[in-house]
Amino acid sequence: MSRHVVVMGVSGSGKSTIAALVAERVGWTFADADSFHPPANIDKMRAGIPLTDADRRPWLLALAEWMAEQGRQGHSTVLACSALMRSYRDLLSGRTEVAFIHLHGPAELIEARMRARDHFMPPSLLTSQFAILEELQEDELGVALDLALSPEELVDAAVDWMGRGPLESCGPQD
Ligand SMILES: Nc1ncnc2c1ncn2[C@@H]1O[C@H](COP(=O)(O)OP(=O)(O)OP(=O)(O)O)[C@@H](O)[C@H]1O
Ligand SMILES: O=C(O)[C@H](O)[C@@H](O)[C@H](O)[C@H](O)CO
Repeated sequence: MSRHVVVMGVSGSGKSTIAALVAERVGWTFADADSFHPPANIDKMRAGIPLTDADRRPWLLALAEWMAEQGRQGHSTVLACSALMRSYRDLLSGRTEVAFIHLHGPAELIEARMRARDHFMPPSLLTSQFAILEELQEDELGVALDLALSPEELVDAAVDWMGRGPLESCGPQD
């Protein structure tokens, strides 16, 4: 059976970095949700304008369909996607079961990392990301990890969590 993990968090929290490393470690298919945004969404963010629910909805539905389609082909996936609100996560898990790994940490550290990289997402949008962020709730399948850890430590912790409980026996596809 295929399994699906979303590495979530605000912009600059390390989703793309950690999700790609986790996917490589377990041999699952990786995607970055940024590459599913229509150009209008990217233009908006580049201009420093936060996306709205209406901007995000078709994007989230396309991501849910991508995971379901990968699953139908027998592939497990690791997706880097902000998934900031509970309602967004519910859309993502509407087609297939999804587990969430939240990269969690202070705005100051994230902002410093954002300033040090070259990316369309301006650090000025970080406040709007934190404003709508909803932590994982008790009835959601997920875990929060401290993004201050090194990438290696985060990948170890993520894979360790994935190997326990509902995602056990994660590993390369047969
Ligand atoms: N654990 C870490 N320790 C130190 N630096 C990190 C860590 N994780 C990511 N970084 C660095 O922080 C920056 C932000 O990481 P990354 O681009 O992966 O975040 P993101 O959440 O995918 O951002 P966005 O959603 O805006 O695309 C990058 O320059 C990356 O190299
Ligand atoms: O929901 C959102 O506002 C978006 O997903 C953003 O978080 C960006 O796509 C990403 O974080 C920037 O690269």
